Amino acid sequence: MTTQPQGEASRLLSVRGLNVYYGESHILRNVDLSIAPGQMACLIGLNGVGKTTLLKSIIGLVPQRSGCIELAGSDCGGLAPHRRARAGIGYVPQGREIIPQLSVRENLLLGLEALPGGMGRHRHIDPLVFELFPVLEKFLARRGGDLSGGQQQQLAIARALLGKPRLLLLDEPTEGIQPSVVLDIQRAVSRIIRETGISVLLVEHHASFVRQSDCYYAMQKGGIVASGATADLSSEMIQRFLSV
Ligand SMILES: Nc1ncnc2c1ncn2[C@@H]1O[C@H](COP(=O)(O)OP(=O)(O)OP(=O)(O)O)[C@@H](O)[C@H]1O
Repeated sequence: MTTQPQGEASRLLSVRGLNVYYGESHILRNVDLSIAPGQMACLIGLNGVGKTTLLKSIIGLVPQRSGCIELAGSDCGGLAPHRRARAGIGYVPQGREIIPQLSVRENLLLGLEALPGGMGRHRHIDPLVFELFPVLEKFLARRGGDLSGGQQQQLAIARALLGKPRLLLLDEPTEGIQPSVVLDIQRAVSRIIRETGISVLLVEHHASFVRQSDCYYAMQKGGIVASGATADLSSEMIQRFLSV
């Protein structure tokens, strides 16, 4: 564990000089990115530029070749994914990864594994997730695999929240989901940030959801090529970096 240099102490997540390879393919190139507590950052870029790889590197599913990933000033780059989850990083993967044979309730309980002591010590489902996503309470006994895509996405976000993360990584949460549920998810993410104060790093193709973020990072060919306040993100930039 190392401590961040002065001036970066207010950052919840700080990624510096990150390089990641798949075999000999250089995928992430000197990526720098940071997120303040309670802030929502959005990662935009066309298909295949490395957005998912960056989220997987932050949670530890893909090893880094060089660079630094710090959560609240502590270097977590050498930790296994489950240790990063316990350190406060929640991850909602692209495709949701709900366990289809388990019930909604059992899928939710899996999220408690990220708390100290894990599921052995914790069995309580925070009612906030049912306030955010009422459909989950209604379908608690239903098999995860029998939910619609939008309901599975809500379940995946709720499961990650039950681990009480300080940082939530969301990889294309509205992909392939009907428009009414897209709005439900957008509203829920706003409320999560407002009520829990956690930070969010979102990969997203819906411009309206991108507009909800405080700041953006635009990726091209594995590198960050532009960043700033989302309020300053022009329609031309949206056109260039979102496949809309
Ligand atoms: N397991 C893997 N092995 C080898 N190459 C991979 C692997 N996963 C992804 N890649 C390659 O790494 C590059 C970045 O992929 P990544 O999925 O991170 O992009 P992305 O920006 O998230 O794209 P999308 O928007 O389509 O999800 C792509 O060229 C992809 O083909």
